[in-house]
Amino acid sequence: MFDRLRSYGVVPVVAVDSPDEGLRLCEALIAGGLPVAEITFRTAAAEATIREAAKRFPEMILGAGTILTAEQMRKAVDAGARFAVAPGCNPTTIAAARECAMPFAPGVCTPSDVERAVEMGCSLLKFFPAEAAGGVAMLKALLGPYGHLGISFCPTGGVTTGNLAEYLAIPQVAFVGGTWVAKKELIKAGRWDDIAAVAAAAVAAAKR
Ligand SMILES: O=C[C@H](O)COP(=O)(O)O
Ligand SMILES: CC(=O)C(=O)O
Repeated sequence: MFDRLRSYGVVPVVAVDSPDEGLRLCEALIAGGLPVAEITFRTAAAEATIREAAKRFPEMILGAGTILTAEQMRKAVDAGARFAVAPGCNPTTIAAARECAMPFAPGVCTPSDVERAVEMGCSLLKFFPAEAAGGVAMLKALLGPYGHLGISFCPTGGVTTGNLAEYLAIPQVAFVGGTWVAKKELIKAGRWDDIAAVAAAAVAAAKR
């Protein structure tokens, strides 16, 4: 699963207020050549949106984001999410992902986070909040002691079309994520063509 995300290089992170909004957004992302979305459990609509979108767009790779509890992990699996991510490194959600056989990237931003995640068997780690935590320089510093462990990272937080190539140039970066592809203002204004254009630009910038 994560290999397919690596081939796109970019995962749009989205919060939607209704399944209808989520379906329109998925159409826009598909039109932009980026059939990938991380639907965050920051809104009550996440579970239903993943369920509906998985049925309507089987070609899309739909994941669940902001997974903070074991219950959310189970709901994400049940709704048809094919991967899950979280902002933090939480033993409870890591164990829940293992029980459900859900590909899961917990969030890390310190050496201790990395060691805890690796000890719990995780091999793809979300580097969050990437830019605020020191960006490419911080990630390279973390790769000093941990680069030989066979782990990969997905930087998220402050990533844009303008800086994503710097992250993707690091071999251990599988893909980047962020909300910039589908900004809330554009979603609320129904500017689906504009979102498709941002997605297309992101895909083009992520080619490697
Ligand atoms: O998971 C997501 C973060 O909220 C993304 O951060 P961003 O809004 O800087 O892209
Ligand atoms: C930040 C992040 O990865 C999430 O909300 O899942």
